[in-house]
Amino acid sequence: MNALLTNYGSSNSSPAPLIMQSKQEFVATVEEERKEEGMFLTWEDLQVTVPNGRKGRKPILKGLTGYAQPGKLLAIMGPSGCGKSTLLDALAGRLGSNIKQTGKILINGLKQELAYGTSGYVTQDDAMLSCLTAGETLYYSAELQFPKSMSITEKKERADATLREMGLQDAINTRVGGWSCKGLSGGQKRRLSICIEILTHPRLLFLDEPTSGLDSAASFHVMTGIASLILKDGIQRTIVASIHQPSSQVFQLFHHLCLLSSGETVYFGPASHANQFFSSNGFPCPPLYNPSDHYLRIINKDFDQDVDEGITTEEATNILVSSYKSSEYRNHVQNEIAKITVNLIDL
Ligand SMILES: Nc1ncnc2c1ncn2[C@@H]1O[C@H](COP(=O)(O)OP(=O)(O)OP(=O)(O)O)[C@@H](O)[C@H]1O
Repeated sequence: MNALLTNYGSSNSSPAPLIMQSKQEFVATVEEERKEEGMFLTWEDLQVTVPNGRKGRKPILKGLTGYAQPGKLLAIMGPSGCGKSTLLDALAGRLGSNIKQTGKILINGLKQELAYGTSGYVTQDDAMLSCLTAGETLYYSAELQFPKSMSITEKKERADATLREMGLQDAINTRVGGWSCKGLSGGQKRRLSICIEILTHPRLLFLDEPTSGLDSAASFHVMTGIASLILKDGIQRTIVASIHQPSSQVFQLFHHLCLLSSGETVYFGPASHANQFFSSNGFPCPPLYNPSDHYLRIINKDFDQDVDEGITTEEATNILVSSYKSSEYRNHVQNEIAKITVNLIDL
């Protein structure tokens, strides 16, 4: 008999009792139960390579492992070119055709495609028509994204509610604008891009540098809006955002931190524990210093300077990468993934 055994269960729930079901029934049960809980995303030993002329292929992501869970905001940080956008693209299934990927990415513990409408992806560029107002932009988007069966009034209401969620109600009649005519500010444009992606209330949201080009006040405003989506209307959302150099206020909004350098994990764990990790490896954050400034200074290998007496950024990064591999944080990640992952065992 083709029966299946499971030990899945979220980090918050105890393992479900062992059950005997057909494979289809089993997968349907898991999908249904997980839908209630939200979206769990796990990745293990994720490797990504790109063509590198005659030299074969160049590794971009070198065996990354991690997870994102409902009700939490995961920030992906690291120096420019470390692979933040590539990781987001790989997780969202958006890598280009010339890019090769190996490793395991699971959604709700199962190998499956992201179903239409379950996820949103806010790219770095705000691709909108400059001649439309913020309201018109979102109404057209609603028209395209919602089913034909939904009334125009309902679509408009959903669009208005989403504009309010992102604090754009006062800019509803302002043109998006562009280089030829002034319109929305940079921060408002970013928020409108986010509105387009959250219109259908996806449970999984990817954001690539949502604060790029914004000053620290606007960044905080945008990130607070994003963080408020984590638990809205009784739904727990999973949010994964790549971010360059957050202010200390923005940093406090993150639940989990994935810190990368040259495609390797320097740290993956609670954002509030990163200081302790750096400190225990001999790189304490100076008092009154923005923690993210400190982390990025230590692990930016582009400018191989001394971070401490006689220790270069290259050496410091190697110390942290190797320390992380044998750390409790790394074990915790593996344990969490094991809890989330569904074991499909043919008996
Ligand atoms: N399709 C591709 N072909 C060749 N190289 C690529 C490709 N995609 C990414 N890369 C390279 O992979 C590395 C990581 O790129 P990625 O955009 O993921 O970095 P990032 O951390 O998001 O950088 P930034 O913060 O500057 O946006 C870079 O060196 C980039 O040039």
